[in-house]
Amino acid sequence: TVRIKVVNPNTSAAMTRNIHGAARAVAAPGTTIEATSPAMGPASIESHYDEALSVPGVLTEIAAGERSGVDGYVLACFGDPGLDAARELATGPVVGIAEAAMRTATYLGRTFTVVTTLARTRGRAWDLAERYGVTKFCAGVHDVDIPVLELDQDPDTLRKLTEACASAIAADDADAVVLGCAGMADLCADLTKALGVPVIDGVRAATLQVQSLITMALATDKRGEYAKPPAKAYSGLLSTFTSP
Ligand SMILES: O=C(O)C[C@H]1NC(=O)NC1=O
Repeated sequence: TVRIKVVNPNTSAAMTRNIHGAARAVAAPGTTIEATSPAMGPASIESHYDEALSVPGVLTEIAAGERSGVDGYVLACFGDPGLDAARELATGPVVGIAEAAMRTATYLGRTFTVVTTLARTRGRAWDLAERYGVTKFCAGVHDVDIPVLELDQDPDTLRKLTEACASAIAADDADAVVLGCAGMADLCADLTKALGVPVIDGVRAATLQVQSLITMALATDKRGEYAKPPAKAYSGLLSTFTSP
């Protein structure tokens, strides 16, 4: 059986359930989907500070997955936190939802637009588009101005997000819209119906990307940059970390 571990880098169980549902919905029937949150970390990730503090927990989850024989990983936060470090620890493929969603959008049209949660996280999305070499496809990055943990609290979230996506598509004349938060995963179908353009949820895109890499027997290359980290001591709060 193929085992994919989907890591929600924040510690909010409701989001992990939302994320698990999206991954489970698209994974192959014979694939096991395990969705987890770290025990330590931010309740949500809405700043560089939150993102930095989420990485030790992400790496704890990856290390646990390696010990239990997980075949591949999804990082289910739009900042793709700890992606490169996770690839150093992992034997199998590691795919972040931002990378997967952006790359998926490039198959569907000339340009895509991104709609994220808070305006302050827009720069990060641009940084990731640059990192992934898709800046020329990214026509714009917008926000819905809803905090991450209010997405499933605010009764007007679907209306606000539909409006934000519609205006982003119009402003950018974009062919597709990328959802800039894992917490939007359960709204993808409704948004697709309302908008009439391709709406990409990175949780589904990343899960299927990991599934296909495993199906092709492709895994992270361990000879160079993503080789296991060199042995050394880690002290203080990090003393539970060992060199893998
Ligand atoms: O960066 C964002 O706004 C979204 C990002 N934060 C989070 O806790 N999960 C996410 O996908």
